[in-house]
Amino acid sequence: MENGQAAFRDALIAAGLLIPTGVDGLYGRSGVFEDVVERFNDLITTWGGGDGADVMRFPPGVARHQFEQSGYLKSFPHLAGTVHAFKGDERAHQSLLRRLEEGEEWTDAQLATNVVLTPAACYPVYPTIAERGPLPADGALVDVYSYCFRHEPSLDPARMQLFRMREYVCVGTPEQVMEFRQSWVERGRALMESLALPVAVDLANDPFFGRAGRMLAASQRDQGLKFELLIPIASAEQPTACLSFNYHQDHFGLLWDLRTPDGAVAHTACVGFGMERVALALFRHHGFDVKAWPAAVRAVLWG
Ligand SMILES: Nc1ncnc2c1ncn2[C@@H]1O[C@H](COP(=O)(O)OP(=O)(O)OP(=O)(O)O)[C@@H](O)[C@H]1O
Ligand SMILES: [Zn+2]
Repeated sequence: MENGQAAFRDALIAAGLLIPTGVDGLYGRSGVFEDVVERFNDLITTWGGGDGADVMRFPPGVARHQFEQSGYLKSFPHLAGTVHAFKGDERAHQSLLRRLEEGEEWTDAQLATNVVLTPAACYPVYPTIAERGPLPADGALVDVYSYCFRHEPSLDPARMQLFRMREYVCVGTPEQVMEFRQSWVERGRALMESLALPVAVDLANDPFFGRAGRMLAASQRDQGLKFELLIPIASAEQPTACLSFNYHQDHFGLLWDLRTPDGAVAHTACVGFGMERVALALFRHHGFDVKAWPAAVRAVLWG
C-alpha cells in the first residue's frame, strides 16, 4: 500500500501536477492542478451557495487565545502547528547565524507568536459567531475556505501537511444542524457522482490522541457523529476521505457559549471538502490530461 502511495506521488510529480519541496506532505501545485481546485470550488458554490451562507475568509492562522480555548490540544496535540518567530536582540541574532552556519539546532531559540496554524477551516467560525450574541431563530450558516496545517508527514500524496478545506458550518438547534448534515450527506454524494467518481459514504472517527483518544473515537463512531465520503486514490483497499460530515453536538456550543434564541446551548455541524484530495481523485480516475477527461465531467467543471 505504501508503495502504491509513493508510486502515485512520483507519477504526479513526474507529470508536473505536484511540485516537490523535499518535505513529505508539502507540495506546490501546477496551474492545471489549481484550475481543477478552482473549478471544484465553484462547483461547491453551485450546490451550496443558494442556502444564503455568510461567506467568511480567514488567513490560515487562528489567534492563539482562540486556539487555546478551542480544546484542540486535548484531542489532537500531535497534529497542531504553532508559529514561532525570532524575538531576540543583536547578540541573539549573531548566535542564531553562528548556529545556522555550524549546522547546530537554532529553532529552539524561536519564541511563540500569537498565531497558530489553522487545523480545520471552521475553527475561527465559532468564536466569531459567539461574539455576535444569541443566534437568530433560523441559526447561522457560514461558508469558509482556508489552507489548513496538520503535522502528519506522509508519502501518501493525499495526506498533506498543508492543504485546503472548504466548509459549510451550521450553528443552531439540534434539529437544524442534523437536517443540515443530512442534506449535505446527500448533496455531497450527488455532487461527487456528477464527477463520475466512485464514492462510498461510511461512518468514521477523528484521529484522537492517546489511550483516552481511542475511547473518544469509539464513542464518536457509536453515536454516528462523523461520516466520510470515501474515494479510492492511492489504494483501492483503503479509500481516502474526500468529504466529511461532522456533528459536534454541543461541544463547540459549550466551549464558546453559543446560544439559541431560547437560551439553550447551540449545537454545530460542518461539511468539509478536502480540495487537494478531490483534485487527486479526479486525476486518479480520469487521468492526468484534463483535456481527455470524460466530456460529461468536463462539462460539470468547465461548463
Ligand atoms: N492531511 C490531509 N491532507 C489533505 N486533505 C486532508 C488531510 N486531512 C484532512 N483532509 C481533508 O479535509 C477534510 C476534513 O477534515 P477532517 O478532519 O474531517 O479529516 P479526517 O477525516 O480527519 O481525515 P483523515 O481521516 O484522512 O485523517 C477531509 O474529509 C479531507 O478531505
Ligand atoms: Zn469543520
